[in-house]
Amino acid sequence: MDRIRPHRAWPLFDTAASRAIERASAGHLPPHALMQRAGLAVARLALALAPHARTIWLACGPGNNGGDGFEAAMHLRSWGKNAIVTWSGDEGRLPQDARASLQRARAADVRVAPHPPAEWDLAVDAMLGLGAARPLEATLAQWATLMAADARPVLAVDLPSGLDADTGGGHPARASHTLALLTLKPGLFTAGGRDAAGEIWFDDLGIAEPAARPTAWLAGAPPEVVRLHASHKGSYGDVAVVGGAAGMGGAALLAATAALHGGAGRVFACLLDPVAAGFDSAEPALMLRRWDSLDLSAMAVACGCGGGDAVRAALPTVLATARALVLDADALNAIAADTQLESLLKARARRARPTVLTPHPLEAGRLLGCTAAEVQADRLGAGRELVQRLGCVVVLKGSGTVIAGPGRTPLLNPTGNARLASAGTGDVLAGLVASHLAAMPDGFDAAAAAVYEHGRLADHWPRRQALTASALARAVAPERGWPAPL
Ligand SMILES: NC(=O)C1=CN([C@@H]2O[C@H](COP(=O)(O)OP(=O)(O)OC[C@H]3O[C@@H](n4cnc5c(N)ncnc54)[C@H](O)[C@@H]3O)[C@@H](O)[C@H]2O)[C@@H](O)CC1
Ligand SMILES: [K+]
Repeated sequence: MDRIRPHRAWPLFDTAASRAIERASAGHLPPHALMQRAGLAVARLALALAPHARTIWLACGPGNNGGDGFEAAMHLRSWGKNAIVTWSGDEGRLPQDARASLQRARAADVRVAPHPPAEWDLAVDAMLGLGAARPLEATLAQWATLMAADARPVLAVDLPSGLDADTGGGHPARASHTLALLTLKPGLFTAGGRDAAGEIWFDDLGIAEPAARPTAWLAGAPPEVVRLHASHKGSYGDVAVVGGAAGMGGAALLAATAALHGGAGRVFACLLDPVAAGFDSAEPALMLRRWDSLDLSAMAVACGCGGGDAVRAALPTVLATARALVLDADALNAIAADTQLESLLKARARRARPTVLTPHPLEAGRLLGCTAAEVQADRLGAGRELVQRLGCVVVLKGSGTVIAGPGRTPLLNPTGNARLASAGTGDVLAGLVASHLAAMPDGFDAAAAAVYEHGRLADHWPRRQALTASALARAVAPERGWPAPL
């Protein structure tokens, strides 16, 4: 059993893949073995989480998730705990594995109580897992409400009940801990999944080599960068930030600052405000230039970043010439509204010029012609769809940022938290992606490294210190990524 922490990469399997793995694995094992292993794993984690618990309430549902609960109750009882099972199901309609577990539990003297206990030290949510098909109703909904109203820990079996395993959608029960069984599901790590699941644990039930391809990966930490002594600023590439229309110069300067701190050799801030100052006293290493005075074909360009409507005029040239490109905010909105710009964007893929889009769900919706809610309902699907339509690497921001790219299995980023929900942090990310792109040929790897680092900084941010975009931009350091080619 492993606790999932954000440094190691893990394969993620959606419902169809998880079911295929379950079928293939069960074929090689004695009957009901997987559920028995699942129940033992749940009982062990319950004991580890609440070693002094006297009463453990196990709320069991009508399918095999409930079966895991029956198995766990049997072990907890045999270890001296007051294991109280409540069950909402129909014995005649129980799947075979769960029925066998119910019979084993009864034989071990586990009784099904008519009501939840008045008090408990730990609750186990074994109501619904992969088979959740609609919002929790009636008894299950009441139990979920009771658990949520209590401050004591809730251990969800496989998934918080009601969570969509593939998308992180649905109206899930809340858990403080979730033990994923056999496979880790993508829905645990994106959209509503992270808030519903709490701390995530994983037990592979002894199936170390799953018989299916991962649907996605939970990203691991990029390697630490070792800068060669005999390197120079030319080794780390040039970044140009094009943005900062009148009144929004800060956005472009934030991106440029992040690119500089992220390790780019030289950074040019190209403000679109015609009366912008020619010098940034807070960051004198930034060079303020006009975008049309630079040779963008040798640079990684971050475009958008407070560019407002003014960015439209620059986009045809930027799209046609930038060696590598990050498109954010206003640049994405301009492309969504202009088919000619969209054609220029698609042409970049044919010329093998790395391009990374960094939309939030609303911007992604504009590009796809749908609402932000529709994007959120299937974030991995939306990421894949954008890649297919535009041929770019896509960073779909939000809880569990999706990184998708042509020919690559998508990643879900494990770092970051709601402290990043403040103005300008997206500009910092765009600049950071550009700094990685300046030194690294692969847009997908550059985006993944930058997103991981951006979130990691927020995860380690001092508690009593405000996380502002300007402080974040300066906290960036060129620690992780891939070594620059010399
Ligand atoms: N069969 C096996 O060998 C294994 C099964 N496992 C467990 O089995 C789970 C999957 O089992 P199932 O496919 O039976 O699915 P579930 O246990 O999630 O439940 C499906 C049942 O719940 C009903 N249902 C769906 N939504 C409902 C709602 N909102 N309110 C009330 N009832 C609802 C369905 O009609 C169906 O009867 C996994 O998540 C995992 O916990 C694990 O033990 C691994 C091994
Ligand atoms: K559950």
